[in-house]
Amino acid sequence: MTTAVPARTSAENRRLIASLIRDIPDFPQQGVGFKDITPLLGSAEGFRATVDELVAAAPPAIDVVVGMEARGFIVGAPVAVALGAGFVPVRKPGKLPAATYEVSYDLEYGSETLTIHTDAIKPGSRVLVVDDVLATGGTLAATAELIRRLGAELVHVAVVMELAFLEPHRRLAEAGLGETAITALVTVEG
Ligand SMILES: O=P(O)(O)OC[C@H]1O[C@H](OP(=O)(O)OP(=O)(O)O)[C@H](O)[C@@H]1O
Ligand SMILES: Nc1ncnc2[nH]cnc12
Repeated sequence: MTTAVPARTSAENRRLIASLIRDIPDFPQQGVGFKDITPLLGSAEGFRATVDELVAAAPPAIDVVVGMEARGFIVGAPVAVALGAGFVPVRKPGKLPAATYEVSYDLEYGSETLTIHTDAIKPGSRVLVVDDVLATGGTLAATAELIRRLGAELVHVAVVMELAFLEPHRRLAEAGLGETAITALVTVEG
């Protein structure tokens, strides 16, 4: 006989998720408190809860999930499958084989360039962006610019963890993304 395991509530899922993300001081450089999601990914229950909560955050009729290299691939791809949407990778330079658009930006520990195939998303498509961490907002702002260049519509952003003390919303507002709907499963205030 199998015993039914009661489903966790969303609040319980989010507490589980928060408990499985660890803080690594001074990585990758002095002064940065790195939020390591590998224990979360390594937990069957935790990873399941993460995907369930990100999927629940999505508005209806998403055509495409965009995930940013590399951790955005891990959390974005299963969300795309669950939503019945396609998955489009935003990659670091020199990785995508066909014609690309590129945007450069600064992040908490350095600067980076992101690229997308120029034909990756049909104009007018409804896009959900999924990533693990929203920190300064630089990666998200660059990704939003790439989606805009393709003529697609960024309808929602879902991240596992927001580092509110880095004030990503201020940077996103400066980038014209103040009205963009964002769900963070876990928010770190300080
Ligand atoms: O809001 P921001 O300040 O831009 O930072 C958030 C980004 O930083 C991390 O990616 P990273 O560039 O370190 O790449 P990785 O996923 O390959 O580790 C993280 O996965 C986010 O994409
Ligand atoms: N503190 C941090 N931890 C994990 N990923 C990050 N991306 C940018 N800042 C980060």
